[in-house]
This record gives sequence, structure tokens and C-alpha cells, in this order.
Amino acid sequence: MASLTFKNLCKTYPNGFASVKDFSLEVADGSLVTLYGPHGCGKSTILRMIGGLEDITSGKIYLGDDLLNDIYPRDRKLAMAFQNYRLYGHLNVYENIALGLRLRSLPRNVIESRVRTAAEFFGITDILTRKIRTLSEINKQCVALSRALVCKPKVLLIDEDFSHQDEKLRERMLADMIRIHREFHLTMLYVTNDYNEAIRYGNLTVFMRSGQILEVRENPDF
Ligand SMILES: Nc1ncnc2c1ncn2[C@@H]1O[C@H](COP(=O)(O)OP(=O)(O)OP(=O)(O)O)[C@@H](O)[C@H]1O
Repeated sequence: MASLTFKNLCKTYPNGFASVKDFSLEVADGSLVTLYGPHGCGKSTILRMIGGLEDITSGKIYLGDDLLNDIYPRDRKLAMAFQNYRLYGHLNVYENIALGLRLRSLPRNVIESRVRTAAEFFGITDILTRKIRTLSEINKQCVALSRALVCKPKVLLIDEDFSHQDEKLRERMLADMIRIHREFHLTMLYVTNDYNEAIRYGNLTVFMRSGQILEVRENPDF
């Protein structure tokens, strides 16, 4: 089960600033949630706490029945697509996509099959031997998404910074996000500052302001 439950989640930084306040939400397995709100309202902080990149000040996050607070970030069965892709320029596309699988010491044939399946899904099979630094931004984005998916996460987190605000990249990323959701039935969270995107792409949209939930809206047409 890849439902997510947030119970009274709070984040206060050492300088006393509270960026997330009493955030409680139920996200059903297989949802595509858009988190919408103005700059600085705490959206990315929530993604970072789910991913374990940020300590939780108080409150709880559950993935299914598992309390994420107690699980080491690497073992949380989720993938993150964040800013700058975090790809390794000196490695080729195949090696970048395979990296997480190699760290888990999976058999070579399993790694090969997963990398090829992901590459086919994103249409990048013909560039598997190319070095990252020679790729277009769209292809880098595809590599980053492939790398996220090959680990078979239960939850995929996407921050809008991922698309670098470039119109074409963003369109491709949004189209891929929908395809991923349809094909793999993952629970997905997408952070955005764009109202139209938020209501168009989520089956659940969470409106935030100043670290708090203003409204949660379901999209029956999704
Ligand atoms: N280490 C920190 N110490 C103090 N405040 C911080 C720290 N990191 C982030 N903040 C503040 O927390 C608030 C929430 O930041 P966050 O990145 O979650 O907002 P956001 O809604 O994702 O904004 P954006 O749309 O600009 O990415 C911001 O006001 C930010 O300045």
C-alpha cells in the first residue's frame, strides 16, 4: 500500500522560523497530488521531509502502515526528482540510470532489464552510451526520471524546480508525469506555483499558505 498519511506535521528551523505548521492530510494509494501555493509557503519543505532530506520537527508521516520518521531515507521506497537532476557528468546514461540499482547490489541481468525498460519508456534507448554532459536538457530530464523509476518506488516526488522553468522542458515533464502515473500507478506528489497546473494535473490539489493547508480539493474529472 502506498497511501501517505500526514499527522500534525511541523517544521521549525533553528532560527525559529516555522515553515510547515500542523499539516495533516490523507493521500490514497495511487493518487496524483498537486501541492500549490505561493513562494515560500512550505511546499518543498514537505517533499524534503517525506524524502528524509529534512528532519521532521514534530508530527508523523506514514507510508501505508510504516512510520517514515523511523526509516532511513535510503530505505523509504520513494524516489525524488529534484532540481539539477543530480546526474553524474562523467558517467554515461546507462551508468547513471543503473546507479541506484548497483548500490542495492541487484543482479546484472535485473539491472540491465530495468534500465532498458525505463529507457524505452522515455525514448532514450539510442543514447544509453552517451555521456551526460553531451545531452540536451530534455534528455537529461528523461535520464533523471528513468533513474527514479528503475528502483520501483511506491511514491514519486517531483518538485517543479526539476523542469528549470523552461516551457518546453516543463511541458515534457508534465506529459511524462501523467504517463508515469497511468503506466505505473504510483502515488505521486507534484509541487507547483502554477494554479492552472495544480488543478489540471492533480486528482487531489492541496492549497497552501504560510506553511498551512488552506483547502484540499478533489478533481472528479481527473
Ligand atoms: N534552513 C532554513 N532556515 C530558515 N528558513 C528556511 C530554511 N530553509 C527554508 N526556509 C524557509 O522556509 C520557507 C518554506 O520554504 P520552501 O522551500 O518549502 O517553500 P516553497 O513553498 O517550496 O517555495 P518555492 O515555491 O519558492 O520553492 C521559506 O520561507 C524559506 O525561506
